[in-house]
Amino acid sequence: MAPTTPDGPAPAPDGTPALSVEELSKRFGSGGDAVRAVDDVSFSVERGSVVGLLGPNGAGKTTLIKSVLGTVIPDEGTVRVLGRDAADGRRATYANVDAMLEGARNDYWRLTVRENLRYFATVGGVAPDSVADRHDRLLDRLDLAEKADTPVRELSRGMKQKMSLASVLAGGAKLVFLDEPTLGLDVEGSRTLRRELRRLAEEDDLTVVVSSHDMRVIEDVCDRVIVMSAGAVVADDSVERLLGAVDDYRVRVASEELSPATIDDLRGRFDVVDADAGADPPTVEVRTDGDAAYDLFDALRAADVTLDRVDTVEPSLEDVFVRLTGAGAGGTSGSEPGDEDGAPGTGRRRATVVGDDGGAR
Ligand SMILES: Nc1ncnc2c1ncn2[C@@H]1O[C@H](COP(=O)(O)OP(=O)(O)OP(=O)(O)O)[C@@H](O)[C@H]1O
Repeated sequence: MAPTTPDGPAPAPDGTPALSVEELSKRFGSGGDAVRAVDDVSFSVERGSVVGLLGPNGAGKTTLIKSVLGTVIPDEGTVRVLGRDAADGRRATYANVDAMLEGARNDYWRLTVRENLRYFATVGGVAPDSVADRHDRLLDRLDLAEKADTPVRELSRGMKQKMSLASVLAGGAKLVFLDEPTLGLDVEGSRTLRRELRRLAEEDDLTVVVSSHDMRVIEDVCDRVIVMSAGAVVADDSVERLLGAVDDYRVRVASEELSPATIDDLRGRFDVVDADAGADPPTVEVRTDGDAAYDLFDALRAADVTLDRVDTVEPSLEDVFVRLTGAGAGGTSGSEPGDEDGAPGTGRRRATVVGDDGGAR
């Protein structure tokens, strides 16, 4: 048992992880029909960090989250929240944890925004007056201050979404799980929320575990990503290192002068992964490391092809995810066609290195 003080549990010593999961397993059903939803999972999450939890449908994410929240009782393993074994003191443990599942939370639509925050603070065991400043700050940061005295039912969908997040944070939980936090938000709303999540983690010592199929959310806000597949953790690393592990860089060139014969010739000499001689202008995409890219430019120059456009195509988190889990696009929604900062419909990241004038940059 954790030591207690007259005011309740002693604060966790510095360096204690916000969450520590050890050898956690949960099975549903029995015999041949049994499903190992979570299978011997271990990891810990540092305080003040934002961690992404990814996995295709059925990977075990929800079961894992619910095991931490205490709504699913694991078969084996331990969960510690701020050093406290969840099985030892459920009330004290769960005062520190809260969650928004499936992009929403049951806010009280007849109550105003501020009344909801006060209500959820009370439910979290906190006197609402003692956290009034925190509520003001949350409302400010999430652009809800003007709506503080508006009943929730009168808010737009995006604002209701932000309200859900504010109410999860209203009670002062130190560890929060957010499942699809940007669902229903427009581009600007999603950007605000991503920025504020990072700020809350950095300034308020909040630890966040985010589960989302939107890889931009994960890339933007997470220090680290845990990827689950079939109940097990298949990767646990920083976004940067996960991206670095996928050695799949490509160059895509476009030119009016790219004839079918030239494309055929390139196929014999390079790893051409995509070509469209009928496009306007025609394009060819080559898997390449740095040297092969120069060889490609030399070959095009020798064939008297002036480039209209060159894009480098870098692996995205979506590519990493697909490679690790074998999940197709059905497992994640990824970037939608026409996304502001993704390659159309592929989830890959493109950067233009030669503009329309054909000049090298
Ligand atoms: N109450 C339950 N009874 C029986 N099987 C269950 C139950 N809850 C989950 N499962 C099974 O456990 C496995 C993991 O499910 P879980 O909901 O944890 O996955 P997930 O990663 O959250 O998926 P999604 O992204 O679709 O929400 C699945 O095969 C699911 O069918």
